[in-house]
Amino acid sequence: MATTIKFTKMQGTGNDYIYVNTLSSPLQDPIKAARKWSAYHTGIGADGLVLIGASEKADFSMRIFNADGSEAMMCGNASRCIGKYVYEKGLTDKEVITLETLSGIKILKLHTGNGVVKDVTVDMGTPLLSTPGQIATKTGGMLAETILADGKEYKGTFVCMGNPHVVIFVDDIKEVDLPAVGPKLENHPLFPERTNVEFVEILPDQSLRMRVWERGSGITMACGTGACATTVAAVLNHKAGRKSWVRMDGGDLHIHWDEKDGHVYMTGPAGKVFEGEIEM
Ligand SMILES: N[C@H](CCC[C@H](N)C(=O)O)C(=O)O
Repeated sequence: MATTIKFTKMQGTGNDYIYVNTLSSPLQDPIKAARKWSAYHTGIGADGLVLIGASEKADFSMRIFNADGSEAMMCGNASRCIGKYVYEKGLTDKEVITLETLSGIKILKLHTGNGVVKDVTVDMGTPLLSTPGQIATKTGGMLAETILADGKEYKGTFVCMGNPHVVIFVDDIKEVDLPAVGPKLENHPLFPERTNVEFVEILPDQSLRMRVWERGSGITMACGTGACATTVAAVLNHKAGRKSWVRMDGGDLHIHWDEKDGHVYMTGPAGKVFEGEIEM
């Protein structure tokens, strides 16, 4: 017997996910749904699936599944979209809400006007660092200063924002063949749990132009945790300050790695695309 599931398609700087409110539409097999619904020609089309749920420790909970069905620990762009969803659906009237994720509880500050959430600031917590030569924790992977992939050498900085990122600075981002090199780095033996991959060019105005190959989803228009990792790596490599604009294909995010509390704060928009129903 097929079940009809209500969903909302939302995007944060172009990073688009299918959102299901499991409080009203429980979903039995999110891995199968993520794979089936993320497909652009036979499904809804998205970078993955996000489940909004209840929590005993926070106001709401989030689970995120990439387009290949793998579950990630955290999603920056989706956390902003959830803030917009729960406020505008009347599930809360609070403008500071807590969100339970697999990488801990995140605090969201909703910037509202006339009952609509325009921007959201998320406290993304403290990054887990491995600068070149150190042991990367979480994944247990070792980040060598230079990563050899496809016969080329890449100098990467590993930053974990709840999920793993390797950040590579280049002189000209237009020269990066992301479809070719992205999957090779995502699946490199250095990263036993695979990794998200960010290439970054420092622009003349000191903003950070970033393109991303996401673990489990491929090229996306933007990555919130990736933008945080990019800013942290830029500070570690003395290439930018602690407050940066990260400019991605789908839009810009403001990232602040606070020296006082060590937390990374991400501010940016969230948008609803459409609502629909689909049979599972
Ligand atoms: N797009 C998300 C990150 C998804 C991470 C996922 N690709 C993984 O870590 O496996 C973001 O805005 O932070």
